[in-house]
Amino acid sequence: MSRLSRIKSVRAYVVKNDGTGGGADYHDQGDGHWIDDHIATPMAKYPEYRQSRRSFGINVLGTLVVEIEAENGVTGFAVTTGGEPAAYIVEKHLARFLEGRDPSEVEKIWDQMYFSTQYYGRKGLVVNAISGVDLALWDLLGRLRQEPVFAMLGGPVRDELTFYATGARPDKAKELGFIGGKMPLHHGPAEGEEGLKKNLAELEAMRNACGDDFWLMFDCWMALDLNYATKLAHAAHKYGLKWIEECLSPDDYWGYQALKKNAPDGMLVTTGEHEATRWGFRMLLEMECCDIIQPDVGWCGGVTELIKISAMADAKGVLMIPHGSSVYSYHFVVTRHNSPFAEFLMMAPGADEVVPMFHPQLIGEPVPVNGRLKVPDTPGFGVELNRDIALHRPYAR
Ligand SMILES: C[C@H](O)[C@H](O)[C@@H](O)[C@@H](O)C(=O)O
Ligand SMILES: [Mg+2]
Repeated sequence: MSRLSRIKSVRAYVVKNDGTGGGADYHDQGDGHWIDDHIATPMAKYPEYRQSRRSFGINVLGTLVVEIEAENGVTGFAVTTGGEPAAYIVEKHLARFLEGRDPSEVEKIWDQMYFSTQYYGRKGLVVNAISGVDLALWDLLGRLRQEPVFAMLGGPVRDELTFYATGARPDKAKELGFIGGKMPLHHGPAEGEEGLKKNLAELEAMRNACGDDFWLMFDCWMALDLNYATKLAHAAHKYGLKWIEECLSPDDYWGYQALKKNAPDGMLVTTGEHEATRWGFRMLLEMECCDIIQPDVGWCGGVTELIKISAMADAKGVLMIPHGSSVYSYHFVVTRHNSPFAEFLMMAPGADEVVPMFHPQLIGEPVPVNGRLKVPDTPGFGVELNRDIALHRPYAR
């Protein structure tokens, strides 16, 4: 039993939707933002939901803020996607496995959070809530031990992180020093050959703008079927597409297994941001669904689960490049050999300048400069919660 101060209380907040948008539910943006401009999705087969992902509710959950206070007053926190329903799960169900406990018992606490909610959880919202609690717990541990999270994960294996950028302007990403640009796919199968030609025209234009060596990728956000994805991959090959991401439904392991076989030699197939736990990623790995897994540490189960997921991938020689999740992934990536680069999500409306990903929620959130970042050596995840934002605790106990 460690000598650390015990956990006194767990609190779950949401950020009142004051129109500023953004934060951990980063799809919650205003009109005119690239991230909500006619991006292909599984809902795009319905014309009324094709222009805006907000129209079908991509931002319906909002941000979840979890705070964990120790008896000595030291408080850790984290943000993720989950909003009020996740806050309910944290306060009404998960908190009982932390309050009064030793904060160093991350394994036992995770096990109890997961198996006590397995009958209604396992993936999605519930594992987002578990992830938020786990991240806040690792932040608290770092503050109590006065260590950055990366030091508790085995220490850095490289001096700095290098990033590719996700956004509608890979040409700007190249100017800003990133190693590559991941473009949102704008047209799905419902837009037929016309849409496919538009997708390829966008890729050709960016290849011409970025030159031959800059990484270009398509992010397909679960929007395609196997046939369309195969056609797109082969047609995009002549423009040097480095990887094709999340083409199919996260549950279609069989489709991904086929796509990885169908894809042209030299093109990578990636997925995983909407997958959860070691069991979900074991399926992706053992069925050989992809070349890179992309768990989101705020959605897959947190740091405690990502340790297991990453080790499985490492053993199979598969890269683990987390879905963009700011400091929560940076502290992990810097410690893993099979995570040689990281994702940075361009949250400026025009995808043309570097702004903090979870702005305005985190104070001190570091951003890449010239596509690189040295992870700050400060306790926990090294950021503070911006208490000027409109926080609300809907299920206060
Ligand atoms: C750009 C994509 O449509 C998503 O918005 C993005 O968040 C995610 O898929 C990513 O890989 O960053
Ligand atoms: Mg993606």
